[in-house]
Amino acid sequence: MRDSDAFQNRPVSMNPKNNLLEIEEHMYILDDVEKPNVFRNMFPYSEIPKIPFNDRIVPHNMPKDIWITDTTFRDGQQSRAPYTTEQIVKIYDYLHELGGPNGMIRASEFFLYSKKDRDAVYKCMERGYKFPEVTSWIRASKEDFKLVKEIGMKETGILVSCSDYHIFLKLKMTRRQAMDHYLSVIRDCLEEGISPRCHLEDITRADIYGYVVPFCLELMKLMKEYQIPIKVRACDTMGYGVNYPGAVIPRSVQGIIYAIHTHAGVPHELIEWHGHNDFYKAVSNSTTAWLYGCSGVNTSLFGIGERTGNTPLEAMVFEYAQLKGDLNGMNTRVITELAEYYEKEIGYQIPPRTPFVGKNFNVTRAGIHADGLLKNEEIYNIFDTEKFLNRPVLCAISNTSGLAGIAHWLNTYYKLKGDKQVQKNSELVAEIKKWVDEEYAGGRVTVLTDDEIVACVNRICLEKNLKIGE
Ligand SMILES: CC(C)C(=O)C(=O)O
Repeated sequence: MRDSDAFQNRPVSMNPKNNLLEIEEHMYILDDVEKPNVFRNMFPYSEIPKIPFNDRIVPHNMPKDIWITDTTFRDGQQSRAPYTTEQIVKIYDYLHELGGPNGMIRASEFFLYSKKDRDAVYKCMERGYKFPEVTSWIRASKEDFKLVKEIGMKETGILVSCSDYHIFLKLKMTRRQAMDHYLSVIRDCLEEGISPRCHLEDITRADIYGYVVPFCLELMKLMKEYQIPIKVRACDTMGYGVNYPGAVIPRSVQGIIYAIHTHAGVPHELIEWHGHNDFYKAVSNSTTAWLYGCSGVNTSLFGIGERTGNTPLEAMVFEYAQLKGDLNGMNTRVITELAEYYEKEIGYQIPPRTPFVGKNFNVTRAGIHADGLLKNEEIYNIFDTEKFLNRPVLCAISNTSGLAGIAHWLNTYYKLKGDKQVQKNSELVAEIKKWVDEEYAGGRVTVLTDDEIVACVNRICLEKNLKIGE
C-alpha cells in the first residue's frame, strides 16, 4: 500500500546549516483519483468494519503542552434541544472555573447562525475571560467571515471534509476540485485576518498520503504567506479510529497524527483531535492523539454529541492528570457542580454508571465490597472522590450492611456533616434495619436501590415523626 510505504521513505531531511528538519514537499502530491477510494478492505459496509495491521510502529511524541478544547455548544448542541442563552453563559462560566488559571480548557466553539446564538456569544465574551477563548463555527462564506471579524473573534472553524465519502459521494467533486474550493475559502478567511481552524471531517476514512498530507502542506504554505496560524482538526467523525500499535492508516490514530505533524509539517500546537464514541474508543483515541503529537483534544461535556457522542470533557481532565502527574490548576470539583446543573436545571439525565459524574460511579453494592469499604475506602474507590469531585464514596445497603452501613449510607447520601450526622444507634437507623431484614427474609437477593431506601426513609420519618439530620 502506498500509505504504509510512506512510513519507510520519510521525506524529511536535516538542514545541516540550521539543524532544522525540512519537509520534502514534492513527495506528497495530491492523488487526484478518478473514482472514490472508500477503503472497502476496512469498510465493507455489509460486514463489520475491519482493523488491518501492517505493524508499522509510530514513536511516542507527546507535546510539552497539551490541553482540552470544548464543543459542548456546537457538536454537543447539534445532538440535543438547544440550550437557552442563560444556560450557555452559565455553562461557559463553569468551564472557565474548571479550566483554571492556566487555561486548560483552551477554547469553546459557538454557532453564529441565529440571533440567539450570537447573543450567547456576546454575553460570554463580555465575561472577559482569557479562557476558554470564544471561537466560532460558521458557513464558509465571505459574509460569515466578516461577521466573525465584527464580533471580534480571532478564529473560526471551517468544514473541509476529507474522505472520498464526502468529496465524491456528498459534494460530488473530485479531490482536486474539493481542495481548490477549500483553499479558496480559507484564503478568504485569511484575507479578513481571521485564523481558520480546518475541520478535516471523516479523516479516519480518508486517503492520508494521497489527500490529507498534500492538503495540509498547502495549508502550511498559506500560513507562511499570511503569517496567521491555521489549525488542523482531525475529525474521527464516525469513531473508526483505533489506537492499536501497528494498525493501518486511516484507522490508526497515531499514524494520522504522525503524518500530519511529521510529513505535512503542522506544529503540535496547531493539531487537534476530535473523536466520536461509536466504537467506545473516544477517550482512549483522544489520549493517543495527545501521546503522538496533538496538543489539543476536542471534547464535549458528558460526551453529549452526535449519535454516541464525543469525547467527554471530564474524562480528559482525568486523563491529563494521569499523564502529566497533576491537574495544572484545573478545579475538578466544578465537574460535580456541572453534573448537578445539567440534571436539575437542564433536565438531562446522566446515565447512573457514567464515570466521574453518574449517580453510581463510586457506589459499592456487593455486601463484601461494602464491608471492605467500611474498613478502608481506598480498597474500593478509584481515588479520593470526595476531595476531587465532592462525591464521597457511597456504600449501598444490603442484608450485610448492618447498622453502621445504614448510618454510613444516610450520612453520605444526605451529605450530613458534624453533629447533623445520623448515629448507628438512632431510632431511624433501627427502623430502616428492621425493613431491610424483612426484605431479605422474604427471599430478596438483590441490593436495595437508592430510590427504595429514600421511600422507606420518607415513610418512617412520616410515621415516627422523625427528621433526618436532627
Ligand atoms: C462536522 C464535523 C467537523 C464534525 O464535527 C465531525 O467530523 O465529527
